[in-house]
Amino acid sequence: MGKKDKFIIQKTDRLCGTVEVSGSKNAAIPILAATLLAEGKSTLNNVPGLTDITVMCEILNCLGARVSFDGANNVTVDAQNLDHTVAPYDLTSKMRGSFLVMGPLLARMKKVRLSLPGGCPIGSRPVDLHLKGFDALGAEITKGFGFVEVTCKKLVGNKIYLDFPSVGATENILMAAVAAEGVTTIENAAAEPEIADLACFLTSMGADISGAGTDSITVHGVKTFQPVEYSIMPDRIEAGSFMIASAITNGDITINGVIPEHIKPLTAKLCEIGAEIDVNGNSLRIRGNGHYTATDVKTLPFPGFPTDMQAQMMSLLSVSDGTGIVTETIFENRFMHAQELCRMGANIKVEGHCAVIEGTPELTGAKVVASDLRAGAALVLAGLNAKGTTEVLDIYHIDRGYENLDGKLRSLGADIQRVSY
Ligand SMILES: CC(=O)N[C@H]1[C@@H](OP(=O)(O)OP(=O)(O)OC[C@H]2O[C@@H](n3ccc(=O)[nH]c3=O)[C@H](O)[C@@H]2O)O[C@H](CO)[C@@H](O)[C@@H]1O
Ligand SMILES: C=C(OP(=O)(O)O)C(=O)O
Repeated sequence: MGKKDKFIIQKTDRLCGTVEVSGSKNAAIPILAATLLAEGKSTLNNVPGLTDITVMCEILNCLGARVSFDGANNVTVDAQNLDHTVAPYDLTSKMRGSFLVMGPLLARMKKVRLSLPGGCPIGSRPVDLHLKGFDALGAEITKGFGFVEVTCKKLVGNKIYLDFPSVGATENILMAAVAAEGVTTIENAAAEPEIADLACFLTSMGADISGAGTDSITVHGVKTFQPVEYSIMPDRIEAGSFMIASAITNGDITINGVIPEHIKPLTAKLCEIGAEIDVNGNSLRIRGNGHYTATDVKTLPFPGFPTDMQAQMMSLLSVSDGTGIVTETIFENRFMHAQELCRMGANIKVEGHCAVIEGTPELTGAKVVASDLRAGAALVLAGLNAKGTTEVLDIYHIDRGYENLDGKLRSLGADIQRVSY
């Protein structure tokens, strides 16, 4: 995997077979951060092999933890001795999720200094709600020179209401609140499954949390945390991306390692437009029929339709019959894939938070650029449908969040090659 890799994709008529979902990137990142709470060695299983995970492990190493990845999806973090409270800009600037070390470091070291995350290709993404939460727990916040320093003598539980159910703010505040004196409530909390997985990990370490996975979380602070072994939940966005891969190629794919509750918003939409889906325990079979009726999609916090599936869904709507409207309510700039899809023959007009997609019978291959992780996935999916050859450049974005995407697609019959340029 290199910074200068691209995918070369030929049209695939029908993807068939079985694919295993990897562990969730968005659950693994906060859980890796949470290992910092316990003095000792925690082991995480089912950790996806992704560049974002490598960066997070490097950050933990810089803080004094000793991290080892066995190359088979198991990571050990020995956080016995932490000797730094500052994470280097070179690493934190690579990944927004790095800001999630703030909560556990504040809880354990009473002091943390991180670079303020800048904007990113999908939006401005401020961290004001994270900081408001720490402030409510009694921390002192100082900003300057591109950094934010958060310190406390001790953390004290409080009632926190989030103006928006931010996933990252809920996770960061939760990881500090578990060690605060007394009771913390987080109202209007994010209810994404990754938060429930983090809470489950924290609880196994000794934390006392109720309500995680709903919009109201209650935490009774505890003094100590023990290191544990824990298996990361499956990646619902990877599962969803393979569902679209099957639908867009008129395929027949069985996806193993799915938690059906987590992907309900997508399952509902795909059934509505004409895909056939059978759920059997943690396995899901999706059959495409080549004809989909366009629909409208609005991204919302869980259990609404996930913003992380919006771009991939747009690829499918591009080849559906009729007109669909996609409304993006979570990030203000998450339509960069639309122009690239148009270069492949899609008919999409973007106006503010809405994209109007008029279906076209077939896309055509082109050279396109992945502007971010899910935009990249959407272009790969479109490439599977497009006549001729599609080249997707800047696939380092895709490597942030999909483990061996090309290998998994090849195992289902896709003609996709990774080439360095
Ligand atoms: C590593 C990880 O888990 N990333 C996910 C996480 O990102 P992330 O945790 O960054 O997303 P948030 O839920 O925090 O962001 C949602 C919205 O809230 C805004 N906001 C957020 C925090 C804040 O302090 N102030 C503020 O205004 C953001 O700019 C954005 O418009 O949830 C997103 C929404 O489901 C997903 O797309 C990302 O894949
Ligand atoms: C936006 C995403 O991730 P991040 O928050 O790490 O940028 C994503 O996974 O689609």
